[in-house]
Amino acid sequence: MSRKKVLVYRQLPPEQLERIRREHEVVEANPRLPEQRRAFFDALPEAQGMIGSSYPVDAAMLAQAPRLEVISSISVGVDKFELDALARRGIVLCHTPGVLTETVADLLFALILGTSRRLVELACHVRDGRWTESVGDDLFGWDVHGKTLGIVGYGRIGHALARRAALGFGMPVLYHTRRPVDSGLPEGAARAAALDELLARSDFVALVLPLTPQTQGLIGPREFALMKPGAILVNGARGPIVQEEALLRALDGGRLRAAGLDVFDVEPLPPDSPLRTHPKVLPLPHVGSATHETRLAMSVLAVDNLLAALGGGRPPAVYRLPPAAG
Ligand SMILES: NC(=O)C1=CN([C@@H]2O[C@H](COP(=O)(O)OP(=O)(O)OC[C@H]3O[C@@H](n4cnc5c(N)ncnc54)[C@H](OP(=O)(O)O)[C@@H]3O)[C@@H](O)[C@H]2O)C=CC1
Ligand SMILES: O=CC(=O)O
Repeated sequence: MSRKKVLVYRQLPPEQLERIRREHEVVEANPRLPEQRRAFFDALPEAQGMIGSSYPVDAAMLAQAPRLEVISSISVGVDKFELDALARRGIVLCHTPGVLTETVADLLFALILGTSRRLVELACHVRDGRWTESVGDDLFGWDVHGKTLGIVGYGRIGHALARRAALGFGMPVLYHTRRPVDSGLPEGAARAAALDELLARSDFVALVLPLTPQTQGLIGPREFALMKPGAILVNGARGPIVQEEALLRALDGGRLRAAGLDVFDVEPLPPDSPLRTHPKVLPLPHVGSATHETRLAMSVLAVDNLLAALGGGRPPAVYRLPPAAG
């Protein structure tokens, strides 16, 4: 088999990089690093495969890569890719579903617990030396068990989050998708709901759906107004699904008790973003899948995808658009 040209645009574990090198020529260049940007764009004209994540790939970039056959994204979300442009060129897009599901659900549940039990605030209370007597009700949290969790987007991660909530914490679950889907839980533990009903009835609203033209700005002033006073929002999906200005107003106006955010409109979060230091926000640096085990599993799957596609085989995880919702 002929050796092809592969552009690696995010750091891979050495043994995964080595797997690619054994079969193909590799250029490593991360376009986010100013010192490597030039090398990235210089490599595009010859690249037949690309592997990486978190960098926008649009029609203009693809025009510079006329030989490209496959892009292997080290992520499950594919919102960084101009999907129409890839389809027009017949470029195969692979991603990493499944291997990160449980890890991301763990983190979303950590945000539910962290916001409601005020874990960061209380840890700072101890660290700052303010724990001089038993805490009073100004620092009490709110129960999680028994509260209603609304999950917007009920795919792999949504199901995994619902299992934790319903089976571990006795939380009634409401979920919302465009197409009917089974709850995967014992009878009565969860039910599907329209978005407005879910927002109105949930104590916690967790977002776990892809960023698409339909979901951009999905949660705005109207949706916050529908939410229960004192509800908590957890965004583990993508920042632009929530209108940040409206989120700030909902936090400042008291509609929301707190927000646990792993994702933002602009990442990394700009230093002047009010969300960075907002007392009601538990902000995380997009770490849903960031454990040693899961990031390794994602790299392995992404390399499997790349090598299979370049070798003319069937990659284990090709991204396919879901059928249009009825
Ligand atoms: N914070 C982090 O680090 C991570 C974030 N993510 C994010 O989580 C997302 C979900 O991942 P995963 O569970 O594996 O994906 P899945 O494809 O398994 O699930 C996506 C769900 O969203 C639903 N959905 C899609 N569009 C809409 C819509 N317009 N309205 C309501 N529901 C919708 C889908 O159902 P239907 O199509 O029927 O509507 C499906 O239930 C990823 O796309 C990514 O953005 C993923 C991993 C890590
Ligand atoms: O946000 C992470 C992903 O895998 O998608």
